[in-house]
Amino acid sequence: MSDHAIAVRSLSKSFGRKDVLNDIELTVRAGEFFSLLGPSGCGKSTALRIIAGLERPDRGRVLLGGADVTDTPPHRRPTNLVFQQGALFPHMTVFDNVAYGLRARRTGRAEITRRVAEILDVVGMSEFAGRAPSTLSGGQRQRIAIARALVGRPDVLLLDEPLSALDLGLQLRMRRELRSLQRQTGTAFVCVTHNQSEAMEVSDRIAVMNDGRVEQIGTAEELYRAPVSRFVAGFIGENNLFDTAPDPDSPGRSRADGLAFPVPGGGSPLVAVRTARRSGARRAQPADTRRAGARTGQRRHPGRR
Ligand SMILES: Nc1ncnc2c1ncn2[C@@H]1O[C@H](COP(=O)(O)OP(=O)(O)OP(=O)(O)O)[C@@H](O)[C@H]1O
Repeated sequence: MSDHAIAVRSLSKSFGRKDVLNDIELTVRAGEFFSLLGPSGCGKSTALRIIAGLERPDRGRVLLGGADVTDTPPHRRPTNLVFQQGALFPHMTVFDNVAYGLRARRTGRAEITRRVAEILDVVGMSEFAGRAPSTLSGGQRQRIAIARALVGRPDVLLLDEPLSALDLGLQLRMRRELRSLQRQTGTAFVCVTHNQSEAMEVSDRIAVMNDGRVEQIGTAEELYRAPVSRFVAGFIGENNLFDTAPDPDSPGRSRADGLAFPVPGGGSPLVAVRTARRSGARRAQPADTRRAGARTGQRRHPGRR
């Protein structure tokens, strides 16, 4: 396998007259936790579905592990997909739900027993093997859906809003579990979410999407400290955005210099003042594109590998 689990090149897609994806470029590294983050309708799920092979792009290519799979059907791709409410077969036990894909591939019985037991252990659900899905909580069902998707050892696991149907307390717990599961298995995870704090907590890197385009790709730290556009500055972190006027007495500086720093993108200089602490951040910081740009790569988001 190449260093890249996924490479998406010049991907475009329209539904009718609506351009849903516009010339998308993405590279997901092997073993990386990568999130597609953006507001509702920006095209995240469509991008994920194209990577899975459930949707065909109008233009562009999808490469998985270096191989061009643009014309490959979903079941022949080294990917698996988990939905918001990963529907389990209600009439099957947890064990049979997880074993389903292996049986379909005619894996031997002993091998199935070993691999299902192994993955149930990884998701902390070993003692539930004989239970029916209807007897499980939402979080437990989602863990089984993830186990079912991972048992076939895909190179890439695609997750579409996997936690958004869970209550907030469970979401917070499952974030940590998802992250630790990803590290344990070494599988590349690509997770679609509209939840900024979720993406920032679990991801190695995040692509911020807006209206069918990728606005910026970076670590949580890079997006937070060095947003490249007004949209990213507004979407990441709690901000007050101020338009400023250039300082007539100091060419090249804004009147707000000293208070905070301009963010590029759109007309007059823009100042982003963080209004809340981000977990792990020692204190609220102004967004500073120029200075932070020099730092990115040296400092990593707290909690990252
Ligand atoms: N099969 C389809 N036919 C027509 N329009 C579609 C289809 N699938 C998606 N769209 C439209 O494409 C746009 C992007 O949808 P998509 O589901 O990719 O967005 P999203 O960012 O995942 O949003 P959400 O978080 O609300 O799911 C939306 O305007 C949606 O209505």
